[in-house]
Amino acid sequence: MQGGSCHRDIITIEDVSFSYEQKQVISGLNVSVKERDFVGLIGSNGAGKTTLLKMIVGLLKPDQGKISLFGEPVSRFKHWERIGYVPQKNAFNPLFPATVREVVLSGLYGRSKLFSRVTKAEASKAEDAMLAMSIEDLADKRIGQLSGGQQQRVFLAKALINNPALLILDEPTVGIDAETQENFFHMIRHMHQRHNITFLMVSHDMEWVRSYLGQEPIQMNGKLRFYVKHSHELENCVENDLTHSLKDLRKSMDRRASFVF
Ligand SMILES: Nc1ncnc2c1ncn2[C@@H]1O[C@H](COP(=O)(O)OP(=O)(O)OP(=O)(O)O)[C@@H](O)[C@H]1O
Repeated sequence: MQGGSCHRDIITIEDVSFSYEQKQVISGLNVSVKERDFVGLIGSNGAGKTTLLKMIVGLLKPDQGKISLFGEPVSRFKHWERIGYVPQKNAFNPLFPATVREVVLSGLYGRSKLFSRVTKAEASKAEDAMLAMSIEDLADKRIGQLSGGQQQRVFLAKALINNPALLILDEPTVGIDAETQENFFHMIRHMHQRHNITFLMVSHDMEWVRSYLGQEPIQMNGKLRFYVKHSHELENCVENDLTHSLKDLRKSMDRRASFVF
């Protein structure tokens, strides 16, 4: 959403409209998200936030207009491993049979492909992602038996397993207690500033959005409001000390977040 020639377009939304049957939800939306932006998407219930995210990740098709990811139209985009998507929280049946490790591993594969055998390299990626989210001790637990905050970290680990360049989060802190929320926000702020990740996050937490992304939205469309922060000065295109590896995420976070979270 900001200028600067060295910052690639990560998401480009051009004149996009969407309706469910007769009901128009999004109309004539134009937004661009640049590399290393943190975009907070705010809007009242039913404003179309989830609908927009679903169009961005190719689960819904706009009636009109065009959405591109990394410069490629969504319909032709193939590098889904570059995108981590955490959908709105679902209540888990406590009897759901998958373990934490299996849920995290499923982030390695496309939308439909199921895995049968896990290679060493894949297992090691899952371990790194679980370590990064401090859930390695939960690896063999059933996902349905975890608390809401723990489940949320599992879904983040799943979204992070491919070391994505873009993380899309749909109300990630709903149903999580205040302390866990605070630690979660601390962690994603760290990831934004140190790990070269672009964020698009739907949130109802106005206080956090305003404190990190600024008081005023950079763009509005209908009931949707976009708050944006870039992680560094636009003219400073090269930062050599960014941590890129998932393995380093937990190490590089300060003590507060790694121990309380
Ligand atoms: N599958 C569907 N069929 C028909 N209408 C739908 C469908 N999904 C969503 N809607 C409607 O479209 C509108 C936008 O829904 P959406 O879920 O995108 O809103 P939202 O901004 O994410 O809301 P919330 O904050 O409640 O999650 C709502 O009025 C919703 O009822």
